[in-house]
Parts: sequence; C-alpha cells; structure tokens
Amino acid sequence: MALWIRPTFKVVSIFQHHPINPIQNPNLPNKKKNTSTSNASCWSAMEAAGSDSDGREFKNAQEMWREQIGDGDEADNHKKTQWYRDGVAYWEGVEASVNGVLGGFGQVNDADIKGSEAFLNTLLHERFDGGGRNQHLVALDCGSGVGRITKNLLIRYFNEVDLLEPVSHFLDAARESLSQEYVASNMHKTTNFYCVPLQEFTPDAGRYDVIWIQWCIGHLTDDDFVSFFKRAKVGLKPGGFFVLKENIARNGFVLDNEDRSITRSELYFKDLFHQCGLHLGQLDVSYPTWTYSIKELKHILKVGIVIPLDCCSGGVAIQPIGVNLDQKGLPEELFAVKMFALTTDVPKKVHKTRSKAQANRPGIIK
Ligand SMILES: C[S@@+](CC[C@H](N)C(=O)[O-])C[C@H]1O[C@@H](n2cnc3c(N)ncnc32)[C@H](O)[C@@H]1O
Repeated sequence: MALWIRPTFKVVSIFQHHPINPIQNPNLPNKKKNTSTSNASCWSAMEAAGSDSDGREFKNAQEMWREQIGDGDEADNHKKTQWYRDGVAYWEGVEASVNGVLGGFGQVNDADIKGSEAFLNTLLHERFDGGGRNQHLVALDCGSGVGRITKNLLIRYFNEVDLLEPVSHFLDAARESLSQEYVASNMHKTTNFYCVPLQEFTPDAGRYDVIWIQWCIGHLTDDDFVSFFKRAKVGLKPGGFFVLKENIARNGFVLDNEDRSITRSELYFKDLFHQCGLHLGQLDVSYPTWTYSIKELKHILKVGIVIPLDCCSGGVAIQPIGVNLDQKGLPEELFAVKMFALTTDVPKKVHKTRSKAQANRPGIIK
C-alpha cells in the first residue's frame, strides 16, 4: 500500500495519553492545532481538514468523500464500486510476499509482531481466565494479506484462525504457507479462508474471541466501517474483542489516490468507534506481564512507565494501556501506528487506591 508509508511525515513517538500534536514537518502546510478533547461525541472528527497523496487539501472528510464516492444516491453507486475495485486492483498488482504486503518495508515485520504479541498477551490475560489457555480460542484475521499475522502470531495463541482477504493470490499464498504451520502444530489450525472484502462480510454469530484488523480498514468508507463493525460485533463471543492496528494521521485524514485508502487521525477513529457502539477496553493496571522482563518491555513497547510489582516474581505491569497503544520500533518515516482494543462492554471505572499506588512505585523507562 503506497500510503501506509509516508516518507514526508516525521513521526514523533508519543505515549497515548498525550494529546496529538500538529504535524511538525516543515514541508507540510501548517495545520490548525486540535484543541478538542478525546470525547468523540462532542467533536466531529470528520470536520477536520485533510489532504491527499498529491498534496491537495480538503476542507473536511465530507468534501473528500463526496468527491470520491458521491452523496450516496443511486447514481453514485458506481463511484463507490469503483473505489473498492481500485483498492483491490492495487493489491492485485503487488507480489504475494511479506515484503509486498508491507509496502517494501518487510523489515518492520519483527517489531510489528513483537508489539502485537505483547498487546495480545496482556489482553488475553485480562479478558480470559489463565489467558484463555484452557479454552478453545478462535480468531479472525481481517485483510490478512499473505497470512503474515496469522503465521507469526495468531496461530500460536488461537486453536482456530479464519482468514479474510479479497485478493485471491494473497489468500492462495497464505493457504500454502499456513498448511506447513498446521503440520507443525497439531492443536492449532487455520479453518476458513474467505476471499471477500470486509464491506461484504458478516461473521457467524458468536464464533470469535478476537477479530484482528490490521492495515486494511483504511480501504473502507466511513459508512462501511461503521456497518462492518456493527455486523462483526455479533461475531464475537462473550468477552471477545477487536484489535484494530492502524496507521494514524496527525490531523484529519490523508487520502491515498493510488490504492484508494484513507489514513485517519486518532480522533477520527474515536468518532467512528463511538458510532459503532464500541468502547476502548480497559486493562487492569496490576496485571503482570510475566513473559517479559523490564528490559524486554523497554525494547518492545517503550511504553513510558512500568510498575515493578514485587521483587521476588520479577513481574512488571504495564501502566494502563487504556487500551490504545503506540507501536514502537518502526522506522521514523512511517506513520505512527496504534493498537486499539475494542469491546462492546461499557468500560469500568478504574479506582486507584493511594496505598497500592505507593506500593507499586512507578518507574520511568528511559
Ligand atoms: C497493507 S496490506 C496488510 C496485510 C495484513 N493485514 C498484514 O498486516 O500483513 C493491506 C491488505 O488489505 C487488503 N484489502 C484491500 N481492500 C480490502 C477490503 N475492502 N477489505 C479487506 N481487505 C482489504 C489488501 O488486499 C491487503 O492484503
């Protein structure tokens, strides 16, 4: 995808609780600083100005969408159909390899998977007893490309993984490479390979513990984004959740004219989540991520703050990831990448007692 890499953008690493700063790159026109809070319901992210990959400015997302797909009446249907055709046609011209689906940045695969694994591992422990080890876990890998995420991550955690991908030569490559994984792990397997796009997919009710959507939601229009998540919610088991991992625009949005996708800002996403009736899940602050030492966490996540729990266990907890975490360790010329855990549960309030906070003694990662 041409646009998931933006060489002209300077990515400044920020922890998720910091407000989004305006674009710092002097090559880009000055954008108005966003003074709103993250309360999506009282601010319409779609009002924010955006631009396209050729440097054209749009007053707001409505203006851009009107131009790209029309106003939604019958006469405009062909425009929307063309939007999706162009997106798939772009990927049909890309080599079926990890490097191909990562836009020539195959080297980010390791950092991406490590960040995702830490995030997933923490979420599974938060949401399921024993991290779900004694349960039959099922995941859906959306816009799976050649099965990179399933092969390197999901197949190790889930008993069954389904893949959804509209580009048939990617899905064929995934099927082939994952058949070897199946031999290696007789407990875990890929089950269904759906060659359909997200906007046409409805999952079986209650099938999935996790629906993973990475680097593909930018192909969906806002309306289809919302209707996809509304349908997909029904596909979650009780306790199940979505992981959405995506590039984040500093402000508004950036349209890619080549592959017909948009990169949305965090506020834009939050506005859409609100429309979908989804909540950013919450993590228990005191959950120890036993699998990682502080040193490893520093390397993998650079989350800013870790809390040593007790000296004997050596466990550490990630300070509330909220659940919306920056992916670290990617080249600076790429867009910032965030991981969101989305649930249908209304978030619980986290009460921190003074004594616990004192006992945990937060330390800053440098
Ligand atoms: C940047 S690649 C990412 C692939 C995979 N998620 C990964 O991270 O390795 C984007 C993927 O989105 C897929 N895609 C394009 N349009 C889509 C749509 N409408 N619905 C679902 N996937 C789509 C492409 O075919 C491609 O495989």
